[in-house]
Amino acid sequence: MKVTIVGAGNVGATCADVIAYRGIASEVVLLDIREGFAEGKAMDISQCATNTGFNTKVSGSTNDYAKTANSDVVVITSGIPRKPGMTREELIGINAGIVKSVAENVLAHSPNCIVVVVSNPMDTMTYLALKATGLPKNRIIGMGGALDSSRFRYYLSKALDVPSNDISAMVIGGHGDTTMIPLTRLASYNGIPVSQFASQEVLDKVAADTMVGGATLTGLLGTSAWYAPGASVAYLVDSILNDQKKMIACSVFLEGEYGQNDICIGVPCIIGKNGVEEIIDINLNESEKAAFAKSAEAVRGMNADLKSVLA
Ligand SMILES: NC(=O)c1ccc[n+]([C@@H]2O[C@H](COP(=O)([O-])OP(=O)(O)OC[C@H]3O[C@@H](n4cnc5c(N)ncnc54)[C@H](O)[C@@H]3O)[C@@H](O)[C@H]2O)c1
Ligand SMILES: O=C(O)C[C@H](O)C(=O)O
Repeated sequence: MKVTIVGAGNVGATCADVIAYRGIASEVVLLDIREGFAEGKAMDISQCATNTGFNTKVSGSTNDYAKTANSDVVVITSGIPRKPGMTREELIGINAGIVKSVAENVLAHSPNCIVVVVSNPMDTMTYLALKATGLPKNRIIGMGGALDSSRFRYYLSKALDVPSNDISAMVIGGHGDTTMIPLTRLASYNGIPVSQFASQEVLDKVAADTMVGGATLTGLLGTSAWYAPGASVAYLVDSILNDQKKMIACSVFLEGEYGQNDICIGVPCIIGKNGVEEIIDINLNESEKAAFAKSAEAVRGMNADLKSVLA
């Protein structure tokens, strides 16, 4: 199975590294516009093979899309990341043009691929990729919820002082500092509601920390995070390539689910070899429904800025 990752920067290269290390795909191609950069990252990752024991073939390409031909999955991480103090939404001006042209280029060489969009603002970039390419909705998946849910589990694990892997929890809604919806009511510690182990005040702080999880890391690192984002993309790609049918919160095109239409936003999905195999329309309570509607309104407002790019 072949995976192309466009953008060999922090997230793209980390994703390639995790995919190779875990043997998720037999071949990974990294592509970047920066001369020699993707080749260098691919060579460095490939030189881990003997010491970590993987057999995935990793290669790099400077903007030569012929090398990406016949990929099963294409991940788009190309574009600029935010700096401390910025929102993801501020990246739209530069990233929209990049994502549109990259999506068109990859599909010209891999017409049957499933596209995973990572570049920010991710929900709007996913919507743009879908509208610009006309791909069926099951083949365009925005990655954000997998990462936000892993951060939610991290903050819950800290609050409860238990391992992250014993926590089950999901974040839906937009992938933005104010649009994420950590579903605290449904979060559990080995099946037991987390409310049995922490006060509402503590759980509210966990949710708030989760929502600004990316901004916190950007403040600490001077650019946005990459280890957990790269691993989250690899987790999603694994479910596609190996038809695992995992339930993962992803930004996908809605047609009536959650009362929304004509929008890409994070909801629980079954992810398998056909990409989005099913959208799980869970029963939200009234306040969760209101939060989802508000989140969708914000994402829709951002999508309106795409008019000139899509014209
Ligand atoms: N959805 C998420 O959960 C999530 C998580 C982390 C980062 N991101 C986003 O992913 C993007 C990448 O982040 P990063 O930290 O890897 O940034 P980075 O700057 O390290 O890497 C981006 C790479 O894209 C390349 N690039 C730019 N234009 C290109 C083009 N037209 N074709 C090919 N390559 C091109 C750059 O040369 C660079 O190497 C950002 O927009 C960031 O906000 C999203
Ligand atoms: O925070 C960012 O800007 C990058 C990414 O969306 C993240 O959540 O880490």
